[in-house]
Amino acid sequence: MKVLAINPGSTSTKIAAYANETCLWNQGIEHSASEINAFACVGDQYKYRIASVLKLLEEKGTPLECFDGIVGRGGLLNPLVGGTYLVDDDLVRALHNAPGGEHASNLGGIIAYHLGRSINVPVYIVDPVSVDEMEPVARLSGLPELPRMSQSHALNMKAVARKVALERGTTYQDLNLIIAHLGGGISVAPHCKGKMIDVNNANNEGPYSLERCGTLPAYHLVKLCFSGKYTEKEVVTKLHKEGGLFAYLGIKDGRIAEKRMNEGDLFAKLILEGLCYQVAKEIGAMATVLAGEVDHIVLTGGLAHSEYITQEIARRVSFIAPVRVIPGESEMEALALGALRVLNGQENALTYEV
Ligand SMILES: Nc1ncnc2c1ncn2[C@@H]1O[C@H](COP(=O)(O)OP(=O)(O)OP(=O)(O)O)[C@@H](O)[C@H]1O
Ligand SMILES: CCCC(=O)O
Repeated sequence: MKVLAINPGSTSTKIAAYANETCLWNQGIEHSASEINAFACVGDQYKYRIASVLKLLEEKGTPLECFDGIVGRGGLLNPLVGGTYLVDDDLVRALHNAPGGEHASNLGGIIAYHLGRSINVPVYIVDPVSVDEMEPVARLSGLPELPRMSQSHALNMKAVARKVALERGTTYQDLNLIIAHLGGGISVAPHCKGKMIDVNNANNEGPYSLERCGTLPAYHLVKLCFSGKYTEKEVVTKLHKEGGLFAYLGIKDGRIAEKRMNEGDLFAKLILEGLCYQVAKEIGAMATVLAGEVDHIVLTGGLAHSEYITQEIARRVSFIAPVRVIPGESEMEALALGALRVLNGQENALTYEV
């Protein structure tokens, strides 16, 4: 079986071709800011991105017609359980309408749908950002009109969970894990017997990350919003793109922060330590969700390449459970394997309820 996987980010589209579990090639297409900014909304970019995918396939000498299925990253849909979803007309409409907000990942299913329809093969999305398997008690925030929402790096976390299970000769459904995805955004989630029963919303809760602010003191945030200094859009950008490490150090790259720390910059050290401290604290909180029954803590994402960061977190949480580090992310593989599980009949595709 051959599968084409498509993962759109804000400035790039990652494409990979798989023959069963084997990756034939995996390549990113960079989109310039001027090209992307020419579109009024994210959904409008799909024809432009389809053209770049077709161009890459031609360069690779891989005809679109060779694929048995196409899979895209799924985005900010209504809350839904994890799994592989068949992309039908309703789902494409939902991705265009962006019920959970605009996000480049909304384009994954849309691009895949149009390509799949042109060659008459099934199209899927896998474990979208809005996977929501939270228990009712986890949704309470303290204000009924502001329920907590599950928005996370579900795709990579669930792929990593399956990897750890395989290593242990067991299944995802038999383990209790706490997985921390440490990247541009940070998700920390307790996975209880195959379900992600809580998670900090990686867009606006939990630890600060390279560019996001995480949980903020609510009263002070209200004061900032009404200070007259910022528009709503500016505040949202501040929280989502200009918070965290960037707000303190003016950089979004963990490697540069660590280099500064190693050169004696004590402020850079404090900010990096703060990130690790907050991640460790969130892991501790999630251990209580599992009532302390934790088989493994797993650290993944780009920042898990850093020995300083993983050791600093492990130092504080290894009393809870053994810590396993799986650096980087395997989103392309996770997409391909999710589609293959359905194409090979190991799982049934789910249908998105509008
Ligand atoms: N050895 C390293 N030490 C410290 N930081 C590193 C190292 N290697 C990569 N990183 C950091 O990891 C970041 C990329 O992480 P990742 O690829 O998970 O993020 P992303 O895809 O941009 O965002 P997200 O994970 O939220 O989707 C880089 O910006 C870099 O700062
Ligand atoms: C909401 C977190 C998902 C992402 O940033 O990719």
